Amino acid sequence: MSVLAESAVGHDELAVLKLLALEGGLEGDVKISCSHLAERLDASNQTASRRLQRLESADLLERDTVSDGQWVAITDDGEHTLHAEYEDYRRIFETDSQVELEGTVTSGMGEGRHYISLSGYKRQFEERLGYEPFPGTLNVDLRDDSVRRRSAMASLEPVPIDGWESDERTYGPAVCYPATIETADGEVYDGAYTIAPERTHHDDDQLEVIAPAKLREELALEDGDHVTVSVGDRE
Ligand SMILES: Cc1cc2nc3c(=O)[nH]c(=O)nc-3n(C[C@H](O)[C@H](O)[C@H](O)COP(=O)(O)O)c2cc1C
Ligand SMILES: Nc1ccn([C@@H]2O[C@H](COP(=O)(O)OP(=O)(O)O)[C@@H](O)[C@H]2O)c(=O)n1
Ligand SMILES: [Mg+2]
Repeated sequence: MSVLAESAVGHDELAVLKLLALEGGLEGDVKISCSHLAERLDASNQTASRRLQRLESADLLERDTVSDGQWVAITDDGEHTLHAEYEDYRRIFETDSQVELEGTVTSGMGEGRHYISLSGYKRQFEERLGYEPFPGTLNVDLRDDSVRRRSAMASLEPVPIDGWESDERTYGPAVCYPATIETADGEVYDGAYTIAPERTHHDDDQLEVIAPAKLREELALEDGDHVTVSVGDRE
């Protein structure tokens, strides 16, 4: 989501950042003058200059002032900020689309097997997903852009898995989304689900996938192999 709440940068500065990106500020240095910027913003030179300063202070922009203007370049943080806005708009306009996430297969902590096998969850998988999953979760280490894109999943319709309790302890809820896995060789597996347990030891850079079959065998996957996971309604 937006970083606006936690920095001194507001919507006015963000509008400037967007303008600079439209002028090529993501590809490298662009030369601008404050008067040109002021005109585009319909604001005074001082206002334009102040917004640039704030963007620079927040490390969203790098500047090099020369006699007839300045060279500016949007930093990685600046790009992330714009990208967060882009993801918000994606969620607004692409309500029923698929979300494509890319990453590499990785080994986890060997706990997925235990949780997937518990009867309190297994019952729900059979009822709500229509099958008993292979005991385990295939863990996918998401690329940075996919970690960000993951937030777009919020606009999709999840299959909820409820929390439950045994005599000894409580187990947390989880959400599942239908998913298709494609390998680098173009092998496709349809009928999987992503599963996001509310209580997990992983950060959101790790995506867990369940399926009736052992995906490592079905798709000949090993750690480090690239996969694309298309999340959302099946077409
Ligand atoms: C359906 C499901 C429910 C889970 N519920 C809990 C839970 O209640 N408490 C907890 O600490 N971890 C829970 N986990 C998370 C696991 O401990 C672990 O973080 C995650 O599944 C990754 O395991 P892996 O690295 O072995 O693949 C759950 C996992 C799954 C798949
Ligand atoms: N549908 C599935 C689920 C898990 N798996 C694999 O089965 C093994 C057991 O899953 P797990 O979640 O307990 O293990 P890790 O993900 O922690 O390595 C792992 O090697 C998973 O990658 C699979 O190939 N297909
Ligand atoms: Mg796992």
